[in-house]
Amino acid sequence: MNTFLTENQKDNVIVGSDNKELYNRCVKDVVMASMEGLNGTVFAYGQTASGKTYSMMGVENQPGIIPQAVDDSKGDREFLLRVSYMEIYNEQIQDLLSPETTNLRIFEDRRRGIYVSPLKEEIVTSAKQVMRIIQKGETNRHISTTDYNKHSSRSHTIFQMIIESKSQSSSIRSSKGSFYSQKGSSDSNLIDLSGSEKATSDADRRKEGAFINKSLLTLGNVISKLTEEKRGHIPYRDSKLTRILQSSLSGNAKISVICTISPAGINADESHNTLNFAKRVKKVATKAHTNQVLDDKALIQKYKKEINELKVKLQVATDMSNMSTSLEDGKKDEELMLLQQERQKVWFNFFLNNNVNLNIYINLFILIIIIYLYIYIFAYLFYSGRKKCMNNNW
Ligand SMILES: Nc1ncnc2c1ncn2[C@@H]1O[C@H](COP(=O)(O)OP(=O)(O)OP(=O)(O)O)[C@@H](O)[C@H]1O
Repeated sequence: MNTFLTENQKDNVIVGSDNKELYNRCVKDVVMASMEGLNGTVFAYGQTASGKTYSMMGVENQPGIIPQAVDDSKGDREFLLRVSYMEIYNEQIQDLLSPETTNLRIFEDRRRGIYVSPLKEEIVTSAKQVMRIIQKGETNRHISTTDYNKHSSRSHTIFQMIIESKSQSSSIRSSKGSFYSQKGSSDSNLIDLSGSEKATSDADRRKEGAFINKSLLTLGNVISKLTEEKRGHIPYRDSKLTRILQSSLSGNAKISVICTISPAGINADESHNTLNFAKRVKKVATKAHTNQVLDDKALIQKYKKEINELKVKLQVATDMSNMSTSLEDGKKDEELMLLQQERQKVWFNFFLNNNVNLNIYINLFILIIIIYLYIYIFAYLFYSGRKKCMNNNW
């Protein structure tokens, strides 16, 4: 049984639902928004054997949400659809399309947001192709027989669709006036959560159950915190599931939660818990915003325009600097002349104004000449006297 909880609770409860109706009433809007560049997340929550996998995957005559979502990727836009398929088993992420890949980790950056890497992505063009990919992935999935379900999913699976779309008629005017063709890029997460049974007879299943409970408990805590008026710390990092869903849960996505319950009386407690979860989840408000990117041609145009603008700016800056250099050169010549004049003035003033110093120099000069004359006279007298003596002896 699928329980839909959107605006009108009465309208959204369907017993023994057919998947077409489920898709149209709860998921189509999210998928359509993804085509316009909004992120979308759809997850199925509920106890084991209540129909989560049935709702997400479907069966041959009742295709589930995933094949219908891929099939619905039509409209007045061109699309490039890439898909990946992973599971979180015992808090380990595994690539269902490439089981040999190990050490998958969660990364976060400004451009891509939160993402798992290395993760194989396949480009798809049709729902049939997607189904083949999913079937391939399913063979690698952790499924076991439990007390409640012969084919119980023991892991959370995340089917990711990265949709890059281009409006065929698009050409929008940018804020600066030029025209760019517009491209939307969005991530859609279609999640089949594993159910959690309270008791099971098998030890391995109990261990899995503990991990499943932990991540579902964290999901519940995160959702509770998100509904609180004063949001404190939100424990997204307490489980791989909530970490991967962080950007969706924190607001940037359209979310649809499908709660599945069993009609059996013995499951009344679990059904009650699931309905409580649905009630809480309904209070979470999200504000998805369009992720717009410009296509390659538009980007090249944009960069060319920016380069031209920069060239003009550079030219203007160079001209300005040349002008100021020539101005500075003229100024420098002028300053040099003034400096030289100033120096001349200084020397002139030195001789004119420092009279005391000039007198000293003149006196010193006269003194040197007098000394020189004395020496000359003394030498003359000395030699002439000596000559006379020699003549007398002779
Ligand atoms: N709406 C439905 N109509 C017909 N059959 C259904 C419906 N929902 C579930 N089933 C059947 O019930 C069984 C259990 O469903 P399913 O495997 O989808 O449960 P689940 O919630 O994914 O369980 P788990 O958490 O253990 O994986 C399946 O055989 C499925 O075909």
